[in-house]
Amino acid sequence: MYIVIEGIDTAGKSTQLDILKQKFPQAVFTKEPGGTEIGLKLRAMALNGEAKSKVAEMFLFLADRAEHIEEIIKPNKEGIVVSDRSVISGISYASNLPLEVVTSLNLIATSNILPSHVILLELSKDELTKRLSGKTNDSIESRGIDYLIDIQNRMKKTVEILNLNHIFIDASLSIEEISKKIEDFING
Ligand SMILES: Nc1ncnc2c1ncn2[C@@H]1O[C@H](COP(=O)(O)OP(=O)(O)OP(=O)(O)O)[C@@H](O)[C@H]1O
Ligand SMILES: Cc1cn([C@H]2C[C@H](O)[C@@H](COP(=O)(O)O)O2)c(=O)[nH]c1=O
Repeated sequence: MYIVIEGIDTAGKSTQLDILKQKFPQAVFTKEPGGTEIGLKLRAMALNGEAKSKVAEMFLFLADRAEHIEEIIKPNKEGIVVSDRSVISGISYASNLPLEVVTSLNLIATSNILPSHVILLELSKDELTKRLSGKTNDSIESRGIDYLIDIQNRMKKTVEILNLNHIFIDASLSIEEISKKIEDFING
């Protein structure tokens, strides 16, 4: 089982992952970018805003993804592996390029391995504005509310185009309500 939790910045992914860690102690928990040793270096490069080219930035995330699939997902997917972000973020955040082009590149990076379960936490514009104002924003978050809402729309489209088994959850529900929905989805 390859479960991914997705959503734009501040959607509540880490909050729900902390709860899942208690509920599924036998699972392997991982993340993109930065789930491997090389990935930590690629994450730092991608998020410090140093790359002038959006294409260069996308290739940093793709390199992280390829290594993550090889080192973490392939060896663990017969058990339960839960990842904070995935190919869905990869396709959606690279919004300077057409969806079909970025999808092809991402499928090369993942060796065509796709998640078996996608949990997408969906934020309203108002709730996103409130949550982003409560934290220091990194180079990607600083691109603003409209950029992130557009990414969220691309995420939903990507899940549908790839025909992935999924649940979309209103991220403004209570932490407990969201957690119950996630548990029910995983348990089928
Ligand atoms: N259901 C919820 N209702 C209200 N606030 C929430 C809820 N879930 C999380 N939060 C709050 O929203 C903020 C962002 O949550 P969290 O760090 O879990 O998001 P994230 O998706 O992991 O963010 P990022 O992608 O930026 O790392 C935190 O302050 C958290 O306490
Ligand atoms: C996988 C991936 C991520 N991003 C962006 C999304 C976030 O702004 C950061 C990661 O930060 P987090 O605290 O770990 O959520 O990177 C991206 O632009 N492209 C990607 O492929």
